[in-house]
Amino acid sequence: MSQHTTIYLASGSPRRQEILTQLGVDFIQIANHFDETHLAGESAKDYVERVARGKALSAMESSDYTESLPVMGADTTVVHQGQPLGKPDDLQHAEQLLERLSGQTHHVYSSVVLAYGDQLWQSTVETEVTFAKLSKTIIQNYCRTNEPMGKAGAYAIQGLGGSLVETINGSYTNVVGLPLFETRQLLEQASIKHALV
Ligand SMILES: Cc1cn([C@H]2C[C@H](O)[C@@H](COP(=O)(O)OP(=O)(O)OP(=O)(O)O)O2)c(=O)[nH]c1=O
Repeated sequence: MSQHTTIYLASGSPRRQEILTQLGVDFIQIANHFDETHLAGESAKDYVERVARGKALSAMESSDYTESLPVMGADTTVVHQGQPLGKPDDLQHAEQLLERLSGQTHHVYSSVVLAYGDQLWQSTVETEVTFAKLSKTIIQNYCRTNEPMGKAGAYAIQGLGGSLVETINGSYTNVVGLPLFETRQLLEQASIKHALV
């Protein structure tokens, strides 16, 4: 693969954009409209990997893909007792998700994909997160900030949600949505080295 200074980022997530900026990678944001419905019987790992691939590949087929550049897509899901917990539908759902995570250990999976031509590189990372026991008042006050909306598992570790977390084991940026170390490795594997600082 020849070298490129710029990639497409098939993500509307501001967190992913920030992490990619942190890596010194130039990118053009491109929309993805991939259906993120979880398939019955699909493992959490298979799910994030399929959706991350789908986001990158569907963006590649869209009319916004006008330059022949690599496309990055990513997906994050929170998994509790084997069940993927996606983004909350509304504040009531956010409260239910946080009640479920209260005092419990869960896992966060993020998968990142780089696609170019018929080549595809993919890395999936798992982080263990343990929540403090949360009172109903803490959950309600947190949900009132609106921060849980748009976040897998209804919390943002990079925001006020970080104060709900007792311990984490593994990559922090993986929880935020794009594992910094593994994304750098992926870019290196794909020989886009000169786009890195
Ligand atoms: C657990 C957790 C998730 N999140 C976010 C990361 C992701 O943006 C989101 C999970 O949803 P995703 O479907 O992975 O991503 P997205 O819909 O926000 O963006 P796009 O598909 O356009 O790339 O949850 C945090 O910001 N902080 C956290 O602590």
